[in-house]
Amino acid sequence: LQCPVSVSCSENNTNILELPPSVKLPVHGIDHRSNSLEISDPEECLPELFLRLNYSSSLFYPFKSIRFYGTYQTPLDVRTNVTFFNCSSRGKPLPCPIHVADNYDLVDLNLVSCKKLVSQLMPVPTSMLQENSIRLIWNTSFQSDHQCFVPCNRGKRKHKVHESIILQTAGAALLLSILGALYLIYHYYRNKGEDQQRVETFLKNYEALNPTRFSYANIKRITKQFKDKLGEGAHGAVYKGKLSNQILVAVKILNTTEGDGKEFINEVGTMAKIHHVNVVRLLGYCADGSHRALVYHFFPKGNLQNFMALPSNKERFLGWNKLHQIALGIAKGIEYLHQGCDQRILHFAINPRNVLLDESFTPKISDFGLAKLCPKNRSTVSMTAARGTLGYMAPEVFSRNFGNVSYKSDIYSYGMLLLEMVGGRKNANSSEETFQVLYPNWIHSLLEGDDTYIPIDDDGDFRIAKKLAIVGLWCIQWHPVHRPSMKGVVQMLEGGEEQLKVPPNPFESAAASSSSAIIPARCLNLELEVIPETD
Ligand SMILES: Nc1ncnc2c1ncn2[C@@H]1O[C@H](COP(=O)(O)OP(=O)(O)OP(=O)(O)O)[C@@H](O)[C@H]1O
Repeated sequence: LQCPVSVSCSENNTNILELPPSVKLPVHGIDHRSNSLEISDPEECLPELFLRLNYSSSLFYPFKSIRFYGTYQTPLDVRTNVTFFNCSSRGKPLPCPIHVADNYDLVDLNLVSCKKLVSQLMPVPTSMLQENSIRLIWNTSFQSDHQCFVPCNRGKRKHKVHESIILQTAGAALLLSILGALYLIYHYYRNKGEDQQRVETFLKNYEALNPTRFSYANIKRITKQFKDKLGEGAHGAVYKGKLSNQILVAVKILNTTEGDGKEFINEVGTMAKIHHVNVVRLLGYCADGSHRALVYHFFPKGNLQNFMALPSNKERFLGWNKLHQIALGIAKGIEYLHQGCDQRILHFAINPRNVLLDESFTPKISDFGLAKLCPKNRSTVSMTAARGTLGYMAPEVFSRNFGNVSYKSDIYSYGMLLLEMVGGRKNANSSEETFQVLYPNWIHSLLEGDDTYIPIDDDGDFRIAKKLAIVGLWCIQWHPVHRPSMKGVVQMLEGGEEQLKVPPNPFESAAASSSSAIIPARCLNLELEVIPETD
């Protein structure tokens, strides 16, 4: 919409009504209720301004009427002939040299010495022009266009308020967005950093969990040219070594002359899968030409065999509580091998020499050269040759006539180990061949109170010894199905001994008939049918 008039804001925050061609009049208030605004001339010479107006009917659009003296209102299209006079020639300076007069005023003596300028049809009566203040009323139909009359101060202020609100809101929004973006960036990089850290930790752990392959030159360097020999087993010598200042290792150099490397593959393949507090960790291996070696953590206390002693042996006897803890640890390690991995791991060489002890006497099952992996859903395994340690070997491993070989064969070996822990084999003066039969027999007498060989004074200690003995006897039952699982063993060891029942003595008849028999007479009968194992 084209407005010939416009209201704008001056620099000093005053509404200015601009009339064509360039008459600017200060507005003294816009009243939207009466649709009017008041104009006046700061120079107090309104007639001069009207003189400058190039008056036409559309000049005041959208104003429809004009009001003066507060009440007197006249439409703008009703025009009066107004004569303009310049009275400056009267000698003294006047605040407003332009005077107006209508036909009636022309006789006004005040105009006698004034110069007539022009006569014009004007919408504003002379009396009003002389008032210096008029109120213009705009057409109500123009309501929708009254943006032409946005009050300056309020408008501007409102505008300014709006603007400042918008600016503030925009600023706040911008600030928030920046902060949000910074937060997101920070989070992104932090998460990325954490992810990176996680990945690195994982890789580190993964590397640590997986055995490292060493060259033979490295093995020589680690063991300082095989300087410190820890001992010698059936498959090779073990040397002490150092991976770093913190990590001491035991390096087992396997005899390369024997076997086809199966034990090596077996041990590395099995150990790489195993991570349990009661099983030794394989840190690395060496397969360099014909050289084969296995690298383990070094355990300063050596193996459990060193501590198989009677309570009277103050130097080596560990105390019943510790022995109980060791027995429980070994049981948990075997339970893990039997149940904790994707495949069942049967050790087949559980004996005190294959249980190493760390500085706090935590037992670690070692030596997996004879171990066998088998699917969990298969309860028995095929075995072409007897494997294990004499004295700890289950009867079915020795001869299939006693049943099928299964994880229960490890239970048997563990049972023998428990009985040995109770009695201290070395002190029982029995040879490897006889102790398998004599020991359980002797333990039975001990439990029945017929034997005073082991001096156990303390009631609590006796209870532990009795518990270990009863659990051991259950584990060495002839019939594999009568032996408990390792889970059952752990439960028995953790429970009270009063609930434990002493099992029948499997060697009773054998021990009575021959003190030097390795296998009880009834078991020597090769005609015995194979006992299929069910659990
Ligand atoms: N990680 C180890 N830390 C400390 N000593 C160890 C470690 N591994 C083995 N030994 C010691 O080295 C010696 C030889 O151990 P190795 O396992 O080769 O043979 P063994 O178990 O005694 O006999 P076998 O090979 O017939 O089972 C043992 O005295 C054993 O205690």
